Amino acid sequence: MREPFVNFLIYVYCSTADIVEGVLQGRNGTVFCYGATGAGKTYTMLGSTQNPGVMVLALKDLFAKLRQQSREGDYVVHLSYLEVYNETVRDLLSPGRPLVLREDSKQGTVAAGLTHYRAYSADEVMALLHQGNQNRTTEPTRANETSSRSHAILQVTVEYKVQRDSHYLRRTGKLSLIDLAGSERALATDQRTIRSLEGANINRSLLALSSCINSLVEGKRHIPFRNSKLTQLLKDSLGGACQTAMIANISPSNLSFGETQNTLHWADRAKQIRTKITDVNEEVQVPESDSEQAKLLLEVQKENQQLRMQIARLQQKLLSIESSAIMAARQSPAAAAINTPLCWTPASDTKAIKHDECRAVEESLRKRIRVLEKEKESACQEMAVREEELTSIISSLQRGHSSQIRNKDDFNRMLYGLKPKAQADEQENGNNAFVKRSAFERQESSRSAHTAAAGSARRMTLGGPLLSNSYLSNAKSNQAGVKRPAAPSTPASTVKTRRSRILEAEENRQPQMPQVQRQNSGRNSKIPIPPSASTLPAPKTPTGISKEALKKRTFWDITNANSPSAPIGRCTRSNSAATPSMLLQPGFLGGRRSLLQ
Ligand SMILES: Nc1ncnc2c1ncn2[C@@H]1O[C@H](COP(=O)(O)OP(=O)(O)OP(=O)(O)O)[C@@H](O)[C@H]1O
Repeated sequence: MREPFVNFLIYVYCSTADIVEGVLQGRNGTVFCYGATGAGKTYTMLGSTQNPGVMVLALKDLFAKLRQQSREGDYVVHLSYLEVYNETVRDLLSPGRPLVLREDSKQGTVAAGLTHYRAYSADEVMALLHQGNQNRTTEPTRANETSSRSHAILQVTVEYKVQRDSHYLRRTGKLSLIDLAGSERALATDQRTIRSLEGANINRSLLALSSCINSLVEGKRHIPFRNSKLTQLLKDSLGGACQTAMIANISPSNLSFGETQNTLHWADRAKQIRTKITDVNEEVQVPESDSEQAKLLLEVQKENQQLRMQIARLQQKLLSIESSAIMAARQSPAAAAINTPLCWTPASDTKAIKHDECRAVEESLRKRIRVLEKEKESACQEMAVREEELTSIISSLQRGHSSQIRNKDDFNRMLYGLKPKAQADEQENGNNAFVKRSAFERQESSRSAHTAAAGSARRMTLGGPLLSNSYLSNAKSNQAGVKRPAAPSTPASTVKTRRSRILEAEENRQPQMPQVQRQNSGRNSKIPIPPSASTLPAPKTPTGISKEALKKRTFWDITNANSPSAPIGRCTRSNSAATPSMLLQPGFLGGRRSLLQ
């Protein structure tokens, strides 16, 4: 493959530069390449003479920064280079017997007996790296002529002194640069025994790495680091207090489609791993002379006091936040939902407090928004249902109202001896005259039957004089089974206006009022005969209402409860229940009941 003119590995190194900076701050960092065989992992890590790889660039950068930051070049860099081949750990800088992995409480997993070389410059490191690569196991396969058959781990430990105020700090950081062996299919490499065994071991260790990534992403308590030597060595890098970058190498060939997909899948999974970075590896450097030690002690005590004051201030601030949260909770339940988590925020760390506060507020706001949206939806649905119900009620009321008005109108017309409006209209139009007359007769006969059955008092109070003698006699004859001749039709031009008829009725009614009062006493009495003026007993009614007051009554007073003649003119509820009255006339009661009540 031809090498590119521009070293693209410089861009790849950008992912590692931050980790190198972290190592100088006293943290641990890991960079590893993952991908199929022949995808360019070793090239990415080592590069070539013209195009140095990530390992070379990182070490150069590290030394350059160390020189800048450390005091008077007081730094120590140790280097170790090992490989994991067929599940055995081997030292690449001083090859020999396989190494045993041990757990150390301070350093984590360490390979017992591994050589740590001290390096003073980047060039020296390059030389050691080249030496180690010479010892690394590589074999030609069908996929790659210089295929790495092992996982190579370069560990650089940095210790240096930095000055803070008047005292010195010793910082320690560890950088691990790992070139993994490529995942491979048996057919893609070789069928030979040793190569297939190597391939099986490589795949097994990579599978163990995948299951560790899975467990870390899923947040399981047990992470199977012990399943392979590789995962044992990467324990700190994957799950510990460490900054880790994974470089996914993929081949542009379409033959490597499956491997490319697999690599991208694991890279995506590894991206989701979240580790907790603890405090940096930093210690105070104790001076040798007594006076300097005393000075350092005073400074440390002063710093302690300042830190205590800072803690007290933070606790006070936390208390005020809690009290305001409680106040807000008392004022509104929504605010309570938002502020309650603040009450339980631990006071240990300022940053953690702020972060937790923000998260709690955001979470509670989201919850509140969801609840409000649900409430809004249900309220809208209820409103829609209620609107439908009200619309149907309004339409039914409108229908009832119009029919009542029509009935009332018809009744008024009949009181004046006119035909119902519908019939009159039809007659005017000259359509179906016979049918209309029959209907009128039927209505009139039923009405006269009711009238005859009603008490005389009621008849009179409901405007006895308004009912003409002929109308009443017709009613009587109808009750006896005698058919009354059809009422003559009135031409529209000769129909009197309502006002003039009311006035006429009033004039006719006035002299008969005393007679009306006398007739009130009896029930089912016959139709009253109008008395002469001389036979009138007294100008006052039995109920004590003056004649003048009665004179003022019009037809419309029969429905007016506030009229002075209401006790006489109104049909009381008890009466109406006992006796059929004018109020029971068709089309009357329905329209008047509500008014009378
Ligand atoms: N970006 C590149 N530019 C030029 N040559 C490259 C590049 N990447 C890879 N190569 C060449 O491709 C070949 C295979 O690359 P390399 O050995 O790095 O693959 P690998 O992923 O490490 O394979 P394995 O897992 O088998 O060790 C090498 O000869 C290498 O020089």
